[in-house]
Amino acid sequence: MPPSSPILKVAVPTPLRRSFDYLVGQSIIPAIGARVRVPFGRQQLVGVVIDHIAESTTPSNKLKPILETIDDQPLLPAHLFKLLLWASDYYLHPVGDVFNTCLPGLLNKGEPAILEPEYYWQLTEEGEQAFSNLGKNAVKQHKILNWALQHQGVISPEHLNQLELIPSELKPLTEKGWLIKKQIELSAKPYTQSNQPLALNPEQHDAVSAMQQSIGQFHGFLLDGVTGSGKTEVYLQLIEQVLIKKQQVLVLVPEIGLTPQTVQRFQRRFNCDIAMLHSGLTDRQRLNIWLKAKQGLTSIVIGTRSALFTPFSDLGLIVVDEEHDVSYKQQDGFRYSARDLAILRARDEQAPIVLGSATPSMESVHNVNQGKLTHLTLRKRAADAKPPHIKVLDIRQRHLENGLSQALLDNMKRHLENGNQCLVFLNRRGFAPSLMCHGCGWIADCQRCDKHMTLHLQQKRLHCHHCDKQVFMPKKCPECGEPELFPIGLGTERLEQALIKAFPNKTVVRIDRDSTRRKQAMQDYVTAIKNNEVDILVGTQMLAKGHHFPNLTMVAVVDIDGCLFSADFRATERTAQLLTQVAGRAGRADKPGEVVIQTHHPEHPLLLNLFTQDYQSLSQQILSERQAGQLPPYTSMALFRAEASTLQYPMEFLNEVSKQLGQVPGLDCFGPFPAPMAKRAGKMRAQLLCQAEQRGLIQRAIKPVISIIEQLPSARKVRWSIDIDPQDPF
Ligand SMILES: Nc1ncnc2c1ncn2[C@@H]1O[C@H](COP(=O)(O)OP(=O)(O)OP(=O)(O)O)[C@@H](O)[C@H]1O
Ligand SMILES: [Zn+2]
Repeated sequence: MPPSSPILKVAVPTPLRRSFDYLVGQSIIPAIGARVRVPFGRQQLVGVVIDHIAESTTPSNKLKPILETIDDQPLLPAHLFKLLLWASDYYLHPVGDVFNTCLPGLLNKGEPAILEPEYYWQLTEEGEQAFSNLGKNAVKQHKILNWALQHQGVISPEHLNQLELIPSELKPLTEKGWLIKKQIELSAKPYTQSNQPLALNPEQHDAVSAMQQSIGQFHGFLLDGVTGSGKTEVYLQLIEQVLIKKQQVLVLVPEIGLTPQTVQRFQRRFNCDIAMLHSGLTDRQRLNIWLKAKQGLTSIVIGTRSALFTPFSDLGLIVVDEEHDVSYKQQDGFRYSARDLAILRARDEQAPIVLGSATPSMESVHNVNQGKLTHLTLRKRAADAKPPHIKVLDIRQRHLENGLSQALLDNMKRHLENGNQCLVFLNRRGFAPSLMCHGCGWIADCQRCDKHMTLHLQQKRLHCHHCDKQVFMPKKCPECGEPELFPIGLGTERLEQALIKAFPNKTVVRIDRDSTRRKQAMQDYVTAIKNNEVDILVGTQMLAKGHHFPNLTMVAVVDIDGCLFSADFRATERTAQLLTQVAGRAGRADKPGEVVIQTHHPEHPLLLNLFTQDYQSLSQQILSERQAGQLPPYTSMALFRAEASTLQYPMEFLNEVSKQLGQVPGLDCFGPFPAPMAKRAGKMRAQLLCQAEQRGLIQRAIKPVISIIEQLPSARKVRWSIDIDPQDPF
């Protein structure tokens, strides 16, 4: 420890890849890991002390004292603090921004890390009586009291979110004595029992026992279980063992809004404190969950990517569900992979980690091959469900009406006549991917992107899915004035209309990002589907993920051909995952399932391999191709991206970056090239790809020159970023 007053190395939220040194000044010496308020230029910023040092490289007359010590102890548990520093180093991302991304918003603003009391509202007898006498106009009061009646007389803070109310709106009812406001006790609610665990089948049983052995120590598992094999039940029973040992559990899921069922299953199973981190929370609720987990008051935290940064007092297990999902990689700012960091976190905290999927990523399969993860398999569907029958439907020369062949419609008809549900899958929302003029051939392009605009007929708008620009649908061609404009191609909206026409007596719902914008919308659709109020589901990949609809017996894949031919080396993996997942929605209960895939390329090796063998053999094949092509996971990649108003600036900048990286043995730089989609949101984009056979070499090559790169004059003319282990070629 340096003498009495050390110099503080502080992570300040700036775009620079460095920390800044400060003097302690009049404050008490902040601990490493505590937040401090510091002067920065003309601003005052909140930073985190990352080290105490004896001497600074900054001249002493330039060093300024901090303004305030905010925390009297380290904010983060030591493991998590170390993980963030490591991640800043590995992803070559500014350390201040790493903290800023990972901490709850209120802590970044300098709010004290103190739990605020939370309240719930209890319905009184008067309230119950008042409910039956409410007048017609008391719509809001009716909604509130009705909710309480349906939830054992309780309105919790989460309920308020769902009701889209703020606490002050309940005040009139508490004043009338219809509700009583009570403080939620902040004590750990210890785990006492689980409700109705299922009897595991032999494969599930083996998986749980293998993993149970590792509680209390680090071990990585890949739970590779076909769709509907009951992976969730395996997680639940393993989690129970961890809860019995009084440890905490972190569950990462791809998109929480899409999987309300999974969340409810957790809540029904365990009578302990379960926190859900989702986008609908207020900043205060988010902070409270964070603090409760840190203090051990919460037993299970379920959340998306960023939930990985929740502190725990005693973390006993990490589950990464659907580990192959691309949403685990953040695509802007701090571009981390939550799955990869989760493995490191588990190692640091001496906890087992389970990566679960029916379609594991090539990275995880490779880790199994290398002995870094233990492979556990569930080959059979749970209970009595059989794997679905898959039919590749050759549509060459066949007449298509709105993208649908008669053979496909006949197939659907058979299932619908038996009272079952069909899912029609198309990964493109909107009515049609473009709009064309019949007079001159003009196409509605986005002015700001190298892409067509998608027609959304319901809203009578053209919408660019890349930059979000929206304009009214033109009444006539802007080039030649011709009034006849016609949609080209197929989107979910158009498919929905076509299916309503083809099956006029059936109920069709469309599920995509547009139709589920309203809060609760997804939940309402799921309930309707489960209650058999829906016959045909049309939708995008939102429907492919994790859903369990017992009455769904047929899945139709309408247009997959575009995915079979792509320049991205990950396209085969992604398409195989998507097809396997969507096919896996069919026949999950006692009725057999059928999958029909329309294609113009029935001989395509991906389709042949995927359905004559299985995902497991296909993944080994994909891996040997990657190895032969010297591609990840056999090599590491980093992608420099840059953009500006003209292509010249990003190209100049990236050329200099390439020169700076020079001749590092083992490191190859490709480019710079214009990005696959060169123009986006009005910016011209270019990229430089770096590849190395050895892990870590990229960091070793870039780190020594990063501050030179940051200070290049050409860097000032562009917006640029580094993406380590990029997942997205654009
Ligand atoms: N041991 C069991 N006995 C009876 N039913 C089971 C058993 N295990 C799971 N199930 C049931 O099987 C169904 C499918 O399970 P689950 O949703 O967990 O599968 P999954 O592997 O997560 O599927 P996917 O990867 O396709 O989302 C659920 O309805 C679940 O309740
Ligand atoms: Zn655009």
